[in-house]
Amino acid sequence: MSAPEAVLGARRTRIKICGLTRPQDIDAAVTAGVDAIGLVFYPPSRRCLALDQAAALRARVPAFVGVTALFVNPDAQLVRGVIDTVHPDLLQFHGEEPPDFCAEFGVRHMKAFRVGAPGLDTAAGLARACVSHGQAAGWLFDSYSAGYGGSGSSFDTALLADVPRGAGVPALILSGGLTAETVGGQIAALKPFAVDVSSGVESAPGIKDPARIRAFVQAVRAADAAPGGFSGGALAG
Ligand SMILES: O=C(O)c1ccccc1N[C@@H]1O[C@H](COP(=O)(O)O)[C@@H](O)[C@H]1O
Repeated sequence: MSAPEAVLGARRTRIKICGLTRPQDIDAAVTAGVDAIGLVFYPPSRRCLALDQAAALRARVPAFVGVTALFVNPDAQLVRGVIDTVHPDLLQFHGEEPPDFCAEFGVRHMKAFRVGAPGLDTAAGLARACVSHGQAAGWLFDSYSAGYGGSGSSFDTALLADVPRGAGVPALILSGGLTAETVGGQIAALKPFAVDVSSGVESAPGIKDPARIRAFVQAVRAADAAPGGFSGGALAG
């Protein structure tokens, strides 16, 4: 246990639920105790929102729960429109966006890497890509899938072996096919700072299931409470 954890007793993997499209799903996620919710602005996704729809969902999110806006290779105009209308706390870039693009909006961001994509299919290649996105607040790892993400498929986490970890380094956020059944084992093995899930808490794309959300949050908390649980540190993991 690191010094801040010893003092604060911090053993808490952060949780983001992504791809919400309905007010009742926001309420279910907030009630279950998630740290952040994600809104999708990628038109091919069945979870994609119009700006007015997203603004209404955002207004339902209370203080101290973060709102992330997800993009895939967007044009700058879309990002600015979302920032002005929805006021996200964090941007999530899930495509091949270059570092300078991600950093140009004056809103903190996390960079997603699709593990297994060309250039991201070795531990060294993945680590290099991460380091090139050193301005990010977090590095999110997802599986390589045809539709860019939200596919419910997992990846070989051994490829994360060379990703830098520690204080002052962007937080490690694990995603890709997580479920209430699998997340505990992944937390025990990798000790990510946060986990992100979409498909694993749904009954259909964009339709969240409150019971699955609760089960997911409970599984994360159980993993945190287990011996050798959370050790991602207060800020970085
Ligand atoms: O959710 C989507 O529709 C989506 C579309 C395009 C890129 C990413 C998307 N979601 C992100 O994908 C990962 C993994 O999701 P899953 O749990 O495997 O379904 C997650 O980080 C979502 O934020």
